Amino acid sequence: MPSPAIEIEGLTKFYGDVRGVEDLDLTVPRGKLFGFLGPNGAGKSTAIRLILGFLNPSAGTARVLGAPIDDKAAFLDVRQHVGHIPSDPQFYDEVTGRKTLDYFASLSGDERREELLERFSVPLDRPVRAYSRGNRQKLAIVQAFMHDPKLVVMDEPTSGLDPLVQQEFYEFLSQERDRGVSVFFSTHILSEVRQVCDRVAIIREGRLVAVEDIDDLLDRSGKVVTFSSPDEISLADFAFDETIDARIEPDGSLRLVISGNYDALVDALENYRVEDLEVRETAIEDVFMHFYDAGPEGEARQDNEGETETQQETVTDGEPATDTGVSPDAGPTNGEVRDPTDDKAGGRK
Ligand SMILES: Nc1ncnc2c1ncn2[C@@H]1O[C@H](COP(=O)(O)OP(=O)(O)OP(=O)(O)O)[C@@H](O)[C@H]1O
Repeated sequence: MPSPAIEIEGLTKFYGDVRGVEDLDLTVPRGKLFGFLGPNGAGKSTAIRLILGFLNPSAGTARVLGAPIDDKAAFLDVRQHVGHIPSDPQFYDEVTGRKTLDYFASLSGDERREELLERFSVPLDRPVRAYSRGNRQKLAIVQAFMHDPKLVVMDEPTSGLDPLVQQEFYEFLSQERDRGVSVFFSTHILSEVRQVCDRVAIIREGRLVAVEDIDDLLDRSGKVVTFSSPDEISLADFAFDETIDARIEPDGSLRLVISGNYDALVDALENYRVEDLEVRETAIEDVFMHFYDAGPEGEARQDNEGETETQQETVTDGEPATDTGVSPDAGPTNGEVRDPTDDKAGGRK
């Protein structure tokens, strides 16, 4: 039985005093589309950069396709089978798209280059400097998949793509999954997770708060009932065991999130004249906001972000927080794994 695509154990990263991620435990199975969801500053990029060996953990470890990230030789070997799209892909501006891909082909291969370019076309003979944000992202997609990797790790891969290309990319990802490719990607687009992912991990303030199959998450999250009446609605009448959330809206209507059976609801409704009644599936946004909002969050989040601004300028923890400029022929140095597309990893501009 092959090892999981990614196994993370107690993975922790502090940037000085600032928590990047703390004590992450996560298994990403093979052949799944796995979403990594969290608000800004939650730790998604940090986790991804740790998994790919661009950052050294403060504690804990991870294995990628069975190779421990701290076993540099084994890890470098396995990286040949991994595709990566960083959060802000950087390429040499003066080099054409074609030459950029030639360079990546020389590192890991490009047996699927043509097929991918047909799907995600870019102006190959123009220098990357002249690329739109979307074309840059498409180039990153082609380079990440063209060597037919077994695992692809992506940091917000759809940013900059127009809605049509986004849909094309979702379809492509599903097809990749169906051919056995493992995909792990971060996002903060809630609908994207619902549309594309089999399973999701939700991270908040550096810690995992949920790891669940999307279908289970939705099942557990119940249905939304909205109900209006000419009578005054009392919340107390709708405090059932099955009630997840209930509130009176400004227009006097009731909004109820309920899971399980509806018997108690039907009984309660008998005491009211019904003006309007609607039952619908919980929007994925509501499901996720539940995880985002749990706890005394607003303040903590702001503090974290505030800290970050100051820290980011000063704390580098011995790792390149800014671009160091890597030439096209520069391979990994000092045994450190680098990805030339990752600006934060010392990639090229
Ligand atoms: N090089 C760095 N130096 C100091 N702090 C950092 C550094 N990189 C990230 N952080 C901090 O670590 C925390 C997690 O950041 P990270 O970029 O991993 O979050 P994210 O979930 O990817 O956010 P976003 O969705 O905004 O990209 C934040 O508080 C961030 O400011």
